[in-house]
This record gives sequence, C-alpha cells and structure tokens, in this order.
Amino acid sequence: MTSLNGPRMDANIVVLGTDNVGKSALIVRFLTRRFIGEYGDIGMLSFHGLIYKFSFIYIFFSFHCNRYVGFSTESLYTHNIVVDGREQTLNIWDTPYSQQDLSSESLMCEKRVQWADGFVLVYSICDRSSFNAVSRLLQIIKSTKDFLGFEKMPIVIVGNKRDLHHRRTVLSEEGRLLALSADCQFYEVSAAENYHSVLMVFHGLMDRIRESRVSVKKLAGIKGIVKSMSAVFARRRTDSL
Ligand SMILES: Nc1nc2c(ncn2[C@@H]2O[C@H](COP(=O)(O)OP(=O)(O)OP(=O)(O)O)[C@@H](O)[C@H]2O)c(=O)[nH]1
Repeated sequence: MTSLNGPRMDANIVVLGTDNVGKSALIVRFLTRRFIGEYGDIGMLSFHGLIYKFSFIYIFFSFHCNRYVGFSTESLYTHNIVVDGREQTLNIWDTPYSQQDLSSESLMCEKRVQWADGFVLVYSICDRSSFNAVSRLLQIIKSTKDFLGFEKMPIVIVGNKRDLHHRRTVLSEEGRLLALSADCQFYEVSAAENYHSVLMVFHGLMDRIRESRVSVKKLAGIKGIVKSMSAVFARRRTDSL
C-alpha cells in the first residue's frame, strides 16, 4: 500500500527496562507531547480529545491511538505518524520488567524478539542497577536474535531522567560506550523536560528499522543470485559427466 510520498511502513517497537526508569513517561511524552507527571497518577482525564484512564501503565487512547490491547500490567499502543511524507504506524509495547527477562531461556524474551522490529532499552541515569540491566538485556536480545536466525535487530539505548543530573550515577560516556560496543544508537533524555529529544529516540529507531529492512532485502537478493548461480554450475557439472 502507498501513502503520500511513498510506501507505508509499519513497525513494532518494544520498550524495556527495569521498574521506575520512565518507560511509560517516554511513550506518553512521544504520543501526547506531555509528561506523565502532568496528569497526576490516578483518575480519568480528558485532554485535547484524548481520554486517559490512568493507573499509570493502564492508558486508553481514544484519539491518537486507534487500537489498544491492554493487559493488567502491560500495554500496546498503536500510533500513526507521517515522517518525510510517509505514513507510518508504530505499535509500541510497554512491557513490565521481570527478573525472568534476564534469563537467556526466557520464552517471553523470544516472544518479544519475534514480535519486534526494534527495541528501546531504557535506564535511569540515577540508577546504576538499571544501567547494568540494560547491558544484560542487550546480550539476551542478541543471543535470542541469533538463536532465531534473525539478521538484524535495531536497538536504541536511552538514559532517562537527564534533568536529575545532580543525582547521576551513570556517566554519559558509559552509555555511549555501551551503545557503541553493541552497534546501537544512544540518547540521553529527560521525559520530564523535553519532547524533542524523546521524539529523536523514536524517529532514530524508525530510521534504523528502515535501513535494516533495506539491507535484509539486499542480502536476500544476493543470496538468491548465489543460489541460482550455484544451481546452474551444479547442472553443468552433472551434464558434463
Ligand atoms: N525527574 C524525572 N522523573 C521522571 C522522568 N521520567 C519519568 N519520571 C518519573 O519516574 C517515575 C517512574 O516513571 P514511569 O514512566 O512510571 O516508569 P516505568 O519505567 O514505566 O515504571 P514501571 O511502571 O515500574 O515499569 C514517575 O514518578 C515519573 O514521573 C524524567 O525524565 N525525569
């Protein structure tokens, strides 16, 4: 299907990280431009045609998100955006953290990697253990991806709560280095203070997903050519016997 200037693109994004790092705040900031804290933590709020039912993770979007699948502890948001004249649909899975996620045999991890086109791994710059968890999550995603035989898995690492720099326990360089070592993108943001840096996170990931799809297509094309050439040579060999 085509839209505006080009083919439509759909992408599934999983947001992962330990408790309280600001996963929901990042998603809500991206979807509504507002900080989750501005809404209060309970009640029904109506804002610009959106209806939010907050018990924090439990959010119902009736306007921006045209589909909602909710479980008691996790949410799937569907969001349509236009980037460079292309209509894009993002499905964003806000997942709760569990110790099981750090197990390489985790079926849940397999399910997420199978579903996802890209990951956003979030830590808080004030919480060293959340950073260590991201490092471990990176390894688990990579080994699951290899096990499933996937070529690429675009990942963005996000150090959130930049506004709390006076309480920082993780240096920017550490985040950048981790991302570099795993060939990921890296952003330090404040979901509380800045919309644009949060927008960059999701747009950056969309760019990587688009690039990885192009390179997977190219690779499939090359593999196809090699396969048909091998078949021709094999036939010639048997013909000459
Ligand atoms: N100062 C500051 N607080 C933030 C920021 N992002 C989120 N918070 C606060 O951190 C707390 C946790 O935010 P959530 O978005 O619920 O975090 P979460 O990772 O979804 O947490 P779980 O529901 O436990 O998985 C809330 O009190 C937010 O208001 C930020 O950038 N700066």
